[in-house]
Amino acid sequence: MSLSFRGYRLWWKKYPMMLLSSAFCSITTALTPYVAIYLTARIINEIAGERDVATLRLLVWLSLVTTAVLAIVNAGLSKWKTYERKALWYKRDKFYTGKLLSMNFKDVDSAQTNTLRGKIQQSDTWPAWGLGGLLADFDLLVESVLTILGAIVLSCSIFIYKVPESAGKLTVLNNPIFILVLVTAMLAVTFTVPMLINKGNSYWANYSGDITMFEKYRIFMTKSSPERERALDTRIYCQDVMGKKYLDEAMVHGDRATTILRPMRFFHTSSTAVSHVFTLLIYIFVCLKAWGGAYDVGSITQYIGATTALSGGVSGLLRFFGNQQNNAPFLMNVYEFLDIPNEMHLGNKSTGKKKENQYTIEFRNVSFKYPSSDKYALKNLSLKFNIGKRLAVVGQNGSGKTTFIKLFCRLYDPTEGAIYLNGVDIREYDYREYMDLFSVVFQDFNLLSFSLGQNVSAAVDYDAELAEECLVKAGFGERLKSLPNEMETSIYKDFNKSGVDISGGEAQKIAIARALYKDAPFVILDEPTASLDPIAESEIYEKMNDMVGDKTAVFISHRLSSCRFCNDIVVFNEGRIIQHGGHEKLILDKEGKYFQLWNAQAQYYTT
Ligand SMILES: Nc1ncnc2c1ncn2[C@@H]1O[C@H](COP(=O)(O)OP(=O)(O)OP(=O)(O)O)[C@@H](O)[C@H]1O
Repeated sequence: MSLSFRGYRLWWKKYPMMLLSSAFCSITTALTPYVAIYLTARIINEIAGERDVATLRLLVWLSLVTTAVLAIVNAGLSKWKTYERKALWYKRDKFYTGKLLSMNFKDVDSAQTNTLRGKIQQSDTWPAWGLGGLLADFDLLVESVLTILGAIVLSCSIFIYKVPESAGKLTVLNNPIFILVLVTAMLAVTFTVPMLINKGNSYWANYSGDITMFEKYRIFMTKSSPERERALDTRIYCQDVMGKKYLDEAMVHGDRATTILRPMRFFHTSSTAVSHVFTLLIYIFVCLKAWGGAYDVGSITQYIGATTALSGGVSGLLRFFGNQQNNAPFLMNVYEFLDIPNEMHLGNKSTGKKKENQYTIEFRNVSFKYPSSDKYALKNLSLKFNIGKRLAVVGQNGSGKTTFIKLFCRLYDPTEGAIYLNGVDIREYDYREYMDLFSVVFQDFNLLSFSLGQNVSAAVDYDAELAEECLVKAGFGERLKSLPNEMETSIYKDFNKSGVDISGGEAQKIAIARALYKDAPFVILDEPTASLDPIAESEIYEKMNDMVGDKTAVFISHRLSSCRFCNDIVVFNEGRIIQHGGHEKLILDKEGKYFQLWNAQAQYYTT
């Protein structure tokens, strides 16, 4: 229950109107039948008794008007509830996306977080457990409690009114044993049905920790296959066959579920039969008491209606508690995810000097292991450089170049050692402000299916002149002129028929323009020209000084020729810096890694 309360508090904090509208709607849904039951009983009593026309007319009008008003109010409230619950999946996902965006990058990147997200997604999309499941249960709770209260008010007098002595043998109905039998029968029926339903549902709860069955199917069939960039791979390598394998696996689980639930269904059906027998007993008891003269004939409707509703209400309440029990493992997954700490956001110092552009960066004995790995990706790294420099980072695959950038941008914190900005450990700076110092083009950058201008500025409203200037600098000027709506042209066609498809190299130029538009003091380009043709590449490098201006630029590149314009080159090998200096100096060391890398490329260009 405490897990559920926490979930309700989350919903309440973010969407209070959603719970309020649900509560009001459930109140009218639960109480409306009782108004009809009560007034119908009064009308029948009047017909069977005094038959006063004025009273009858009043009762009939009252019945019609209250029923109509309640129906209209209920319709209005349920419309409100529907409105508040619109795009529910999106509202629910905001709990997760909000957390993901504020989380330390290392946790976003970790396998454990990914597994948790998979589990949450599976429970959310399929049997509607987790946070989403709480909402349906909320309706059940309010309706059940009110149904029980209403039923108690309308039915308690059934045992109070006694059959008069004049009724002869029927006075036996006054014996408390009848009360006992009826209450026992009612409790038996009331408990059996929800118990069986909960038992059936608990089958699914066993799978709260298992993401493998539907999740794999989902990844292949629903997540990957609609993505355009994967469509080619899917076709050429027939990846849908792999997806089908997991679908079949999921179906086997589905069949198992059906088999296991079969006996449950038998019990469900049996319990329905039992509950009908119980209703029959109530009918006999209530009618006989009325026949004996304990109350008027109209009260039969009232008692029967109320006791049947009471049973339904108690059963609903028990189902609610059972659901909370079954939902607990799913909610635990959700909270484990939401409770991942954000310790990267603890610093509060201002980076301050952005306008003055005065920065010195120093890596002091930095070592780093990825959380999921025992191996050092970087080992005892020391490096110092000032603003305005051009630093090239080279090395073989897996030597730690990208990791170095990730630490520099504080996507990860060092395992040992520290990084200093102007002599202050970067962990002491306000995280957001520190991030503002960087423009990065990663190898796996992403563009969005929005307008070109919005992509360059990463904003809805943008400075078109500046965006154009950056695109021209990044070598996209000619292509820009050929676009139907220039800066307003949509990239890709997802949202716009007149959108344009762009090549990998063009996308890379837009990504470089985006980095320039941000106007951050550090520009970091990880393989910035990997997709560019040789002419575009050489143009970019020729213009590099002009493009970067007085900013600090860090380039990671496997094309060693591109490093020549950098004042500083560091050579990485197995997580360490093994050489450091200018091109002219490094190339002289014939035994060095730099010479080896340079020659490996240069040999094919020389005769
Ligand atoms: N998220 C991660 N989790 C665990 N290990 C990782 C992760 N990312 C990289 N590594 C490991 O860290 C080491 C350095 O990787 P890194 O990506 O920094 O190399 P790189 O020099 O940029 O390589 P490339 O030239 O191929 O881009 C490699 O051994 C790699 O397997």
